Formats: sequence, structure tokens, C-alpha cells
Amino acid sequence: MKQQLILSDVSVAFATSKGVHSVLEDINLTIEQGEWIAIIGQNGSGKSTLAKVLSRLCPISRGELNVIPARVQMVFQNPEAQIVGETVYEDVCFGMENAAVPPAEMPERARVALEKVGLAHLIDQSVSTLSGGQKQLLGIAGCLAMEAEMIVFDECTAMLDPASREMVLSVARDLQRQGKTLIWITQWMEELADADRVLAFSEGKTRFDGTAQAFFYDGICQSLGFVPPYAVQVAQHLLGQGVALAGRPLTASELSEAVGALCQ
Ligand SMILES: Nc1ncnc2c1ncn2[C@@H]1O[C@H](COP(=O)(O)OP(=O)(O)OP(=O)(O)O)[C@@H](O)[C@H]1O
Repeated sequence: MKQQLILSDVSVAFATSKGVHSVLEDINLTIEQGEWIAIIGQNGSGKSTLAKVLSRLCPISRGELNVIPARVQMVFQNPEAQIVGETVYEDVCFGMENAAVPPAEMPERARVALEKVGLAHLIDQSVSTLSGGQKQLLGIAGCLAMEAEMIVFDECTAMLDPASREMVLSVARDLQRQGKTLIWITQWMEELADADRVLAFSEGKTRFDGTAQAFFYDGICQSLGFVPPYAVQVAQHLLGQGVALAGRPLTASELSEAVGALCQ
């Protein structure tokens, strides 16, 4: 069956000492199987709350959330915060143990999940020996062992160096090729290039829902206070100078192709 996640007029509010604090307001969103959706917003705009709503870790105050069927898992920002096992194997089995997966199934599910993220060779290693990027991959393996169809990544590259970020992104690209649905919350504008669709939030409301190209080249990015990636800035500068660049490049390699095409 095709997976789908539908939010209809979803609002989330928290009771605080100063009264009711509205965090998400009337969010309408349909996510189809296999989509890679990037979610961006300034600090406090409600991204993590939305991530938790999608993963059903946060109750909604109003509206409706339908997940058909319902295998959503989440990877968090801080690699340390989601590691619970002492060894890679123990950690990848943690979710399965909580979900009462038959013990006989666990070794194979753990092995396959670790293989998909490139950590199978470290299966018996202590988690304390893993890098931050490897810990995030282990978090992803835990989601795969739970047979997640949809994975919500809540700024999972925020604490990683560029090489580790690329390692995690590359695994995410593989997962999308295998049909997984990815919800990718990020503050890194460069990471929007991988997404099929960008959702921008501010003050708990959806301000934009469309392609990364439209986000960067139709003036949305700057109007919401974000700075486009360097490749987009250069392309915009060239377009402003009247250079007839083909397409709307998002990455350095797309920009170099577009410039190369001018010289042919
Ligand atoms: N349990 C809660 N009780 C009260 N207020 C909350 C609760 N959880 C979140 N908030 C508030 O909701 C707002 C949005 O928080 P959220 O963590 O979703 O934002 P965010 O966009 O993910 O921010 P950041 O980028 O800093 O992680 C913030 O003002 C936060 O203080």
C-alpha cells in the first residue's frame, strides 16, 4: 500500500505560566511516499515540534493527522542523545526490543540495517569509539531495523563536520532511492538541493511549499531572512549582470555546468 502522511488544519499549543503558547497554526500538508521534504525555519519557528508531530511524539491540540500506514521513525540532532546501547549491535536492537520483535529476527534485521548505512563491519564495536557522523548513521540504522517507511531527521547534521554531513547525506540519498520518505529538517541552505520539496516555516505557519529552485530564485529565501548557498549567490549575481544562465543552479557543480554551457 502507498504510504501517505496527511496533516489537516493541525495546530499545537502548550500551556505555559504566561498562558497558552501557540507553536504550530493550521498546518495543512500531504507527504507522499518516496518524497524528500526539507523543512526550514529560524530558531523557535516550530520545526522540531512539527518533527515530533509527524513522528507522533507530540500530541496535536487541533486538527487531524493521518498516517497510512504508520511506520515513522526519527533521528535527532544530538548524536549522543539517541545512543542507548553499549555496542553497535545492542544499540541497533534497542527499538526492536521495545517493540517486542521476536528475538530470533533481531540479528538479521540488525545486520541488514547496519549494512545499509555502512556500519556492518563495526557491529561488535563499543559505541564510544564511533564518530559523531557514525553515531547518526547508527541512529538511522535503528530506524531501518524498525522497518521505518518514513524517517524524520531533526537537524541531524547540525553538529557534524562537513565530511560527516556528506556521509549522512549520502546514506539519505540511498534511502530515498530505495523508496523511503525523508523529512529533512535543517538550517543548512546547501542541504535543500537534495530535496524534492522545501517547506519554510515562521512563527508556526507555513510560508512556502515548493521546489528549492523556486525558494532561492523567486525571492522567498531572502524575504524569510535566510542566506542562499554561495553557488546560488554567484548565479544570482551573474543573472543580475545579464548573463543568460540556463536553469537555476543550486550547487557548485550545477553552477559550473551552467557556466560551461555558455562557453560552448
Ligand atoms: N513542551 C513545550 N512547552 C512549551 N513551549 C514549548 C514546548 N516545546 C516547544 N515549545 C516552544 O515552541 C516554540 C517552537 O519550538 P521548536 O523546538 O519546535 O522550534 P524549532 O524551530 O525547532 O527551533 P530550533 O531551531 O531552535 O530547534 C519555541 O518557542 C519553544 O520554546
